[in-house]
This record gives sequence, structure tokens and C-alpha cells, in this order.
Amino acid sequence: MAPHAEDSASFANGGVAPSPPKDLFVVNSPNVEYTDAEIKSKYTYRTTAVTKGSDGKYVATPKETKYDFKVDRKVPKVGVLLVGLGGNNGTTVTAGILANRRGLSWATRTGTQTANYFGSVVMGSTIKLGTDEKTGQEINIPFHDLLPMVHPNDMVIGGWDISGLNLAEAMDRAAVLEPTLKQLVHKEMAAIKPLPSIYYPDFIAANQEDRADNLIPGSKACNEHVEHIRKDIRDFKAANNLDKVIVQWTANTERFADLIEGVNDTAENLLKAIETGHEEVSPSTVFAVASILEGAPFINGSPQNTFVPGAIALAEKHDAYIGGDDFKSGQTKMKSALVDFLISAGIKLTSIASYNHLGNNDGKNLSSQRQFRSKEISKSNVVDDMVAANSVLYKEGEHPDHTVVIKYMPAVGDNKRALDEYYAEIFMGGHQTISIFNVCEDSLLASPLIIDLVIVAEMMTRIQWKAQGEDGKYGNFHSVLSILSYMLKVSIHSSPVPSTNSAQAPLTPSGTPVINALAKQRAALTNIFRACVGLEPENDMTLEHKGL
Ligand SMILES: NC(=O)c1ccc[n+]([C@@H]2O[C@H](COP(=O)([O-])OP(=O)(O)OC[C@H]3O[C@@H](n4cnc5c(N)ncnc54)[C@H](O)[C@@H]3O)[C@@H](O)[C@H]2O)c1
Ligand SMILES: O=P([O-])([O-])O[C@@H]1[C@@H](O)[C@H](O)[C@@H](O)[C@H](O)[C@@H]1O
Repeated sequence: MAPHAEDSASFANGGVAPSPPKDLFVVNSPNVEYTDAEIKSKYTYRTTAVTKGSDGKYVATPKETKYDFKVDRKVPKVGVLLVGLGGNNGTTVTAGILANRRGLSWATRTGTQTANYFGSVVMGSTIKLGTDEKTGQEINIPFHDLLPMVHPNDMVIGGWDISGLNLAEAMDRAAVLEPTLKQLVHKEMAAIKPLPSIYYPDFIAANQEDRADNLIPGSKACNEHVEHIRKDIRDFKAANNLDKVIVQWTANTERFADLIEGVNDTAENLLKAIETGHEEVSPSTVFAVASILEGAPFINGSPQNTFVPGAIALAEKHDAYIGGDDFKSGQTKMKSALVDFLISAGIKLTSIASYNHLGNNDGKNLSSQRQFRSKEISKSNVVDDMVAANSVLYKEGEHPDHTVVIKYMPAVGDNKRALDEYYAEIFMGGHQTISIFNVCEDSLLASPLIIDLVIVAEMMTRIQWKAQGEDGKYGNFHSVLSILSYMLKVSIHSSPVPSTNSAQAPLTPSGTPVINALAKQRAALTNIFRACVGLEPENDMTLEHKGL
């Protein structure tokens, strides 16, 4: 075993090969072809092109673009490497997968609880396949059955942490899960020790220093850290006989990195900056670069600008997948749904006050102003596109007041209290005030998102497309996986550190529009996957029930 592989933080699933998926449905269409290895579909993408005439009138022209999609049906054996494995999210998601894999049940104060994947859009929600031809009733199927996706029970989990506690000790430190459940997974969790990681103190709060006892030797310079992390990824893949590895950052929120020309503005400059040990390259960017160079999709679950322009360029150069930023777990997820509802109902939202306090280590790290700033910006986003799309309610540049407050209150632990007030103008000078008190068990809300991000990112590595009718070979989607936006708050900030009111949004290829409305994000995810099996986008016109 490679020197540090024995403390590799993997836990195999008993080496059992992933169970082959049984198909819940088959598409009966001349545009869809099934082979043992692939699903091929011919898809017509219908949009509306709008131009403005000289008279100022819009001209809307229906447009059709034809694509060929190809899906690799073989569900690979997938490993997940979490940066921050020993944290609240890392220990909770690991224990949760263990408990589900073993079908565990445990005693709680209110009775017996059985393992589940609630809160995962892939494992816990359904999509409309169509309507029963005889009864006209909707037929809904589990989201996970739409395409041949990885099952979380089959995932092999590993990762790094600057804290050397094994996962049983770290799970106790996190204080998220019931003691009765912790007892049932204690043995497996104790056998997992996070791989040593890199620690550049200036990027996270000083109050994190006492955890940093599990560090990779050497320095960023001469690519020592990048090469060490790349070897960790290779060793983990080989030791667990994996087909693929997905890397995800669920470590602490870092301060923003300054965007410096000649340092992190291009792929070449970023690689040079790392080689020379430039202090402005963050640990998360080092992990992203290592993952990109190893061809492992990298997802950033925190709000910092991990993907500086040079990192995005490097991903594009290597045709590697990246996604970010910042899991969208509780308060912001609610906000992106509520704001969408209010504004699309023609109600003029004029102010949002978002306060929360929490007592976990994430909150402790965020009690430091520079780390809070990263989070404040990511949480101050999500309304921009919905406001900008409604010129009836809002004049150019007008938007609701929006403030975000986060306080660290150790007593409440992981059970974050989110208090929101939405204030809006309604008919004839009236006002509506919506006040929400939302107790989010933060890690229990974020852990299913970690699973969804892995499943969707991995699925995207098995979907390719080409323009219909052209001989060219199939290719990947753009490196920036904006399809992940349903699970994420904001984008990789490839512009200078933005003001709190500037628009950011889940990562999108440069120059593409930003969508924060939660329903639109879910529709994009669902409809892209539907297109891969030749199905039209979900629409709720139900003309068949309207006399047509
Ligand atoms: N609901 C949620 O929990 C939620 C929602 C959105 C975003 N997030 C983000 O997810 C991240 C993790 O949240 P958490 O509650 O698990 O926090 P946590 O503090 O419990 O866990 C973070 C872990 O990262 C480790 N760490 C820090 N720097 C590291 C490095 N360079 N390499 C490896 N490990 C490192 C820490 O030792 C710690 O164990 C935070 O950035 C948080 O802002 C969490
Ligand atoms: O996703 P969400 O619930 O809006 O936002 C959460 C914040 O409210 C919380 O303060 C922070 O610690 C979490 O990391 C997360 O970002």
C-alpha cells in the first residue's frame, strides 16, 4: 500500500460491484435507440428567438435546434473524496450512507427511526413521466430512475481533513446524529481516518487553528501539495478499484482570494503561481487544480471564490467538470422559492431581512469577518434574476433591500435558527409582511445535497451530445456544470470581489444568463435528463383535460 494509503479514508462497500439498474420504463419512439451499452436519442430543442424591430416591437420566432444525445448506461463504481471529511457535513453524510446501505433502524425518543435519503432531490423526489393513456392520470416515477444513475449506497467515501480525529470521534464532535445511530455505525466510522490535508492559516478563521493537527508536509511551492493530492486521488481510486472519483469541498469557508493579473487570471499563470508558492492561492483552489489535473469532477460546497478565472480556464482546457458554489440547504433554498412565488405573483417584494444563528464549527469559522463576508455575499444573491425579469414591478436597477446576518451561538449547535422577514407592496398601497422562523438542522439538510451533487455530476460524465446530422464526434457539456445550480447558492466569483448587491449565481459558463429561481433550476435539471431519453420537457398544460 502506498505510504499514506493505509490511513486512506476510504471505506469500501464490501467490494460489491454496483447492482445493475433495472429499467423502470422504456421510451417508445423512433428517436430513441437502446443498446446494452448506450441510450441514444434524437432531440429537438425548441426555443423562441426574440428580436426588436425598428418600431420597438418584439418579434418572437419559434426556433428548433436538433441534437443527438448519448448516455453511457454502465453505472460505474464511484468514489467520493470529501475535503473536510471530519466536519459536521462530512461525518453526517458518511454515517448516513452507511446507515442506508445497512438498512439500519434505531431507537429515538419518539420511536424507531429507519435510514432514508429525505432531502435528496434525486433519491427523495419524483418526476412526471407522462399520463396514463387510459385514465389520464399522471404517472410519476422516482427521479433516480430517470437515467441510470449511481446509487448512494454504492458510493465509496474518503477524504481529507486538517483534523486527525477518526470519523467516530469527529461524529461525536459534530453532535448531529442520535447516540443510538452513532453506536450502530461506530465501528465503521472509527475505521476511517481522514487523509492529511493542506492548511494555509490565512484563508480560514484563526479559531480553526487548534484543529489543524493532520497536515501534509511540505508546501504549495514546487507543486508539492498539488502532486500529493493528485497521488491521494489516484491511490484512493486504485485501492478501492474505482471507475471514477468525484471530489467535493465541504471544508471550512475561506476568505475570498484576491484576483491578481499574472497570478490567477489564466490557467498558465495559476499553475505558475502554485509552483512558486504564491500566498494568494487558497487550499480550495489547490484541491480544485489537483482534481482537474486528475480528471476528477470538483464541486465547491462553500461560498469562497475557489474557481478563480485561471481555475475555470484550466477546467475548460482539460475538459474537466467543475461546479459551485455553496450548498443551498435551508434559509436560501426557502428564499429562492418564496421570492420566485411573490414576484411571479406580481407582488412587489421590497425588503428581505435574513438573520440566522448557529452553534456548529461552521458558525464558529463564520464568526470571523473575512469568512462571513464570503457567506454574506453568497446568501445575498438568489433574488437578482427574478427581480431583473420583472420590469413591471421594478425599474432598471431597482431591487429589494436585502440584509444577511449570521451569529455564532454555541448553545444551539447544528440546529441553525433562521429568522426571515419578507416585506412587500400589494394592491392599492397595502403591504404584506411574511415572517418565518425556520429551525434547520444544517448538516442533515446539507448531507443529501452532497449526495445529489455527486450523483448528478457523475451522471453528466456519462452524457455526451453532438449537433444532429453532423459527423462530428460526441462531446461533453461545458466544463462549468450549471445543471448543479438547484443544489448550490452562488457562482464561482470570476470577477473581482463583488459588492453584496452585485449579481452572482450558481456557476454558469461565462456570458450565460444566471437563474436562481428554484423551480426553474429544478426544471432545467429534470428536462435535460428527460431530453437524454428523448422525452419532451415537462409541461403542465394538460390540454387533454381542457376539452382538447
Ligand atoms: N447546511 C450546511 O451545513 C451548509 C450549507 C451551505 C454551505 N455549507 C458549507 O459547508 C462547509 C462545511 O460545513 P460543516 O458544517 O461541515 O463545517 P465544519 O466546520 O463542521 O466542517 C469543516 C471541516 O473542514 C475541515 N477543514 C478546514 N480546512 C480544511 C482543509 N484545508 N483541508 C481539509 N479539511 C479542512 C475542518 O477541520 C472541519 O472538519 C462550510 O464551508 C459551510 O459554510 C454548509
Ligand atoms: O443554505 P442556507 O441555509 O441559506 O445558509 C446556511 C447559513 O444560513 C448558515 O449560516 C451557514 O453556516 C451555512 O453554511 C449555510 O450557508
